[in-house]
Amino acid sequence: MIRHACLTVRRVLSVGLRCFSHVSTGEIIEDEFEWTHLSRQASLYVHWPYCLRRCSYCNFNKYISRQSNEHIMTECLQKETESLLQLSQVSSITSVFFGGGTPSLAHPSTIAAVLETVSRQANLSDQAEVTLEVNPTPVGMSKLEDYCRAGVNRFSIGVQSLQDEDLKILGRDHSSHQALQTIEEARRLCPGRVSVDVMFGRPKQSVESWEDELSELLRVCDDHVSLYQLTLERGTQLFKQVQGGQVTVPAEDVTAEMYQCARRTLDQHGFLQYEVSNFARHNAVSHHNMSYWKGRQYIGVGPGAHGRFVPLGDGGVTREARTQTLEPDVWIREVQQRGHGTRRKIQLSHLELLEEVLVMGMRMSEGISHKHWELFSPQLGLREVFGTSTEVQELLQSGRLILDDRGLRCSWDGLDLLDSMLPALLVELERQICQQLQKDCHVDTNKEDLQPTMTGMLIKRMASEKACS
Ligand SMILES: C[S@@+](CC[C@H](N)C(=O)[O-])C[C@H]1O[C@@H](n2cnc3c(N)ncnc32)[C@H](O)[C@@H]1O
Ligand SMILES: C[S@@+](CC[C@H](N)C(=O)[O-])C[C@H]1O[C@@H](n2cnc3c(N)ncnc32)[C@H](O)[C@@H]1O
Ligand code: SF4
Repeated sequence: MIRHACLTVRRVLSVGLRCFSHVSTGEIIEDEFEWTHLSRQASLYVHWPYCLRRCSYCNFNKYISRQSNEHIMTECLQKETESLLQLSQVSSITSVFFGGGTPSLAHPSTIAAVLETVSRQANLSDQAEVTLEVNPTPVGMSKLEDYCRAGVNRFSIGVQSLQDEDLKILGRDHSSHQALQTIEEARRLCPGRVSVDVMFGRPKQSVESWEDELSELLRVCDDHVSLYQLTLERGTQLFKQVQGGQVTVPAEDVTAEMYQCARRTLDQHGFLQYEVSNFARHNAVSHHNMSYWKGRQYIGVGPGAHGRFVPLGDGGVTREARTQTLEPDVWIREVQQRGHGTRRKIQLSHLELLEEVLVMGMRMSEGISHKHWELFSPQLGLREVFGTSTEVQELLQSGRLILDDRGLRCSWDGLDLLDSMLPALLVELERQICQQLQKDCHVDTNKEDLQPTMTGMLIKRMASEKACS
């Protein structure tokens, strides 16, 4: 059985670049390439690292705080936002996403303070999407209205399951009833802009119970659904329980069936699958996440946040992959001392950038258009890169992959198998780029010397960063 695409969904991360325009209606359109103007735009991710407790399956960057340090956290988030905005060449922020951890533990005034800082430093349109992730607890729900007053206009609610027994096994801090109430309240406040996260492949789950649960969710949810296959993350309690035989999770062919069943059900309810894990109706796609998948620039603020942007001072051309310090207390000290807590920055080579554009772009149902690819690779078009490889030809003939006048994308069946197709695509990309490099430099290097050592590096880098998808 080929590995399910959803498995890597959360592992494979985002790019960010300068090649699109954002119109004031909030609609994002691919526009004529206007390098200078577009390099001045980015989305902003803000990480709130604290949770009330540890869910049994989660290995995101989160900490259980014993005492409140919200005042200092707020100051540092503001400071780092200011520093990174200054360092980037960005004058316009097109979307903001407060993720975590549990950002709904933050006081609404903290959210307001960060948004005010953004507005002071850059243009943040009233129409820009501002999302906050919410754990559906009574406390979280009671603050929704104040979050809206602070500037939030989209909620992403971590429902995970509608089965109380399963919520207990997962270690969640809410009941299914509380989740339903939170969805209702969020929809009242932000109609059409509420998303729910739900996980499948959970312990003891069957395809039938998953079908019923999803149908129940679809009766109450708004216009956006994110479906994540539960990943057993090393080091988590659930991982140990499964290893020890105390808990069993559905086999891979069962989770593959759950995914297909969910895709069909969502389709019947008018939801368009626009990405491996994401479904929207009435065009309620997540603009923030789209900016990751489209390879636009983004700035990451807060412990463990990552970003992709071109910093000032290196000639203004090379995009960096940046990761902030993970541990909140250390991050706070660094921000206090030098204005930001960037722990790691790597300049992305042209090949690395294209690899990210490929891996992220293929996650979207629309795939990568010729025009989109050309923005990043003006010299080598999609057909030139992928049109001649035998392996890629086989994927095209199998009907899982499509390369036509629109561009390169997965078919309906192929999207489920994206993980298994990516290695062939990456190898071909690397081969073609290396050949191009040889031609450009007139270097008579043995082709074998240039074989794909990069794929391993890309997978390593991306696996160390996790974002939604
Ligand atoms: C990191 S959480 C942060 C938001 C919030 N604290 C919550 O739990 O809803 C974001 C999403 O990641 C997904 N997630 C976390 N751990 C996962 C895992 N091991 N497998 C699949 N999805 C996971 C969950 O669906 C969750 O809604
Ligand atoms: C798993 S996704 C779920 C998003 C939700 N489905 C939606 O569309 O609104 C969100 C999580 O990914 C992680 N994430 C997203 N962007 C990130 C970034 N730039 N840096 C670090 N973590 C990020 C955070 O843990 C965040 O809680
Ligand atoms: S899933 Fe969400 S609430 Fe649970 S530990 Fe992870 S970040 Fe915290």
